[in-house]
Amino acid sequence: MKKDKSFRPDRVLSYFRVEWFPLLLVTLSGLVYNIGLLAAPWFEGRLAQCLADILGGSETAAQMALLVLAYIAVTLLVQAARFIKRFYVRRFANNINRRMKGILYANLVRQSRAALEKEGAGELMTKAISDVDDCVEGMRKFTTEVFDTGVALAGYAVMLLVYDWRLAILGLLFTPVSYVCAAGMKKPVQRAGAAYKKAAGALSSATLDRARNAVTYRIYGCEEARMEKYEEALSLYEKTAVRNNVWQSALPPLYLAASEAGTLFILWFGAKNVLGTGWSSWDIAAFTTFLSCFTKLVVKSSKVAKLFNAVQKAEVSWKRIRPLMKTPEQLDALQIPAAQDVTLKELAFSYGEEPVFSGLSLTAHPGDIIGITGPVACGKSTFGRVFLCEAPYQGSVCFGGRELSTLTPRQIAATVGYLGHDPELSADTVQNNVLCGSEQDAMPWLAAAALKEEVLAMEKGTETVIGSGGTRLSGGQAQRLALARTLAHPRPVLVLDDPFSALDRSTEDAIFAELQAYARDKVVFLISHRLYHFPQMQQIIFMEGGRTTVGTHEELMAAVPVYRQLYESQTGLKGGEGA
Ligand SMILES: Nc1ncnc2c1ncn2[C@@H]1O[C@H](COP(=O)(O)OP(=O)(O)OP(=O)(O)O)[C@@H](O)[C@H]1O
Repeated sequence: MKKDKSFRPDRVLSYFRVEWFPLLLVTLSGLVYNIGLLAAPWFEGRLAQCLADILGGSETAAQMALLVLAYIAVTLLVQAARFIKRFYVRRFANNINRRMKGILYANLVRQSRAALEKEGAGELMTKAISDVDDCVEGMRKFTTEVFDTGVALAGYAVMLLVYDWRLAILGLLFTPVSYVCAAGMKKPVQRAGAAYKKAAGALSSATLDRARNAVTYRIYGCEEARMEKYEEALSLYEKTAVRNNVWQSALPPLYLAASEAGTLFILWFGAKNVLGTGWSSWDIAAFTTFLSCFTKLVVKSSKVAKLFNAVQKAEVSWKRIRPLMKTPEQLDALQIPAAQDVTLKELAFSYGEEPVFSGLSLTAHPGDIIGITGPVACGKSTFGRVFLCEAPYQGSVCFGGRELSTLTPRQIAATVGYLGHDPELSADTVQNNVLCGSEQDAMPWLAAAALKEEVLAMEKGTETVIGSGGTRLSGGQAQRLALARTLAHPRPVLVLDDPFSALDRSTEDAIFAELQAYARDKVVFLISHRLYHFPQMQQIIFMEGGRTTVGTHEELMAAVPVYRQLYESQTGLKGGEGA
């Protein structure tokens, strides 16, 4: 995609402007095609007249053959122009589709995790695929009809006016009426389209949910309940789709019928013209040409009514995607800062009224590993996500002298390495999952995550494809692969949320030893339910009931009975034995 500073992704006209070249060719070939179309009624009239003359004995078959040959030659030329026009209209539509999808995807993937989750996968997919397609289809139709049908309509109208201007005006009175009707129906058509899109998004979400969790729903016997939910989404989809289709397809034939009412005048007054008692004096050729021209004009003009529908549909989709159509932020190369102290002061976080935790203060130096533990749902993961700054926190988190929340998303990405519960693996090779496209050697990072031997045993080593979301891997392998990816992209602050939950003790020991070496120039926050290695950490944060206690392992063993009990029950050691 070429860069163009004046291009505005949120303006439809901008897309037309950048595609000026295919549009120019569409216009030129459209002009030739549509002016050429006028030849058809003219030739039809001449042929009818020639036949009458042959029967009357004033013309020969040779004259008819000449006319037919000329008709075929003109038709070939017109069809060649039509081919060029169609080719460039398709090209114009494809270029815009690619450009729009590029912009939409770039902005979609840079939305915050919370915004993406709120919208849901089904809605996102509907926007990213079908809404863009509908917008482009509307633009394609508009281009074809305005640059193409508009010219033909004008040509036919001029021809009718030349033959008999009074009859032309009378016959054409009905066409604007059908346009006014189409414009008047805009609101209900758009409403039906918007409802259909919403239902399509909900159905996609329900389908994804059922496919993703099919086994769980079967095992726990909730298939029936899910089925009902799915059926609800399906019925709503069907209902809105039918309603939308009715609005979309029932109206154009009505517009056509309204326009065709003018034929009655042409038959009546046209016959008078031929008989010499009308407004003009016509022969058979003039009558046939006029009628053929009028029919073609009406059919063409019904396409304009269809165009209203397509444009209205495109408007619905455009409204949905427009907030995402902005120039994607230009991403500079990541500037990874040097390690510095991390200072928390009176840190608190709340999703609603009540804080999940509060009053958390500590200073961590490069080389420190800080352990975070506590009972389930006490706020450990919430604490970890504070470093991503996706939602505002209270108090302060400083990296060196700078408040984390004042950094740009790009600066935060360069400062904080984060590994959450979900390994977020892609359906790609082991190599690409670790190094995300880089050609460097992935083995040192796989070794640091205690995964090297298992990868070497795979049929294609680091080139083994791990399946969608890592389905070919065990839970522990997936967890370690995600850890290898996090380690391969070093940052001065590292947040690891329960990275050992699916590992056995000896694997955990091996990884922790690697982590200690790795963390020499970093601050690591390690969230875990397993306390075996907590005596080797510089500080511990114990969270419970919204309160936080900070200290060394020994201090917490002395001061927090719950922590002491947890540690002793897991290790079988008493007091500070493990330290
Ligand atoms: N996005 C959210 N919106 C509202 N409440 C949330 C959200 N995420 C978590 N919570 C709530 O915050 C509390 C702490 O959740 P969190 O995931 O931080 O706990 P945790 O200590 O990591 O739990 P676990 O040990 O089970 O992993 C829980 O009560 C949870 O329901």
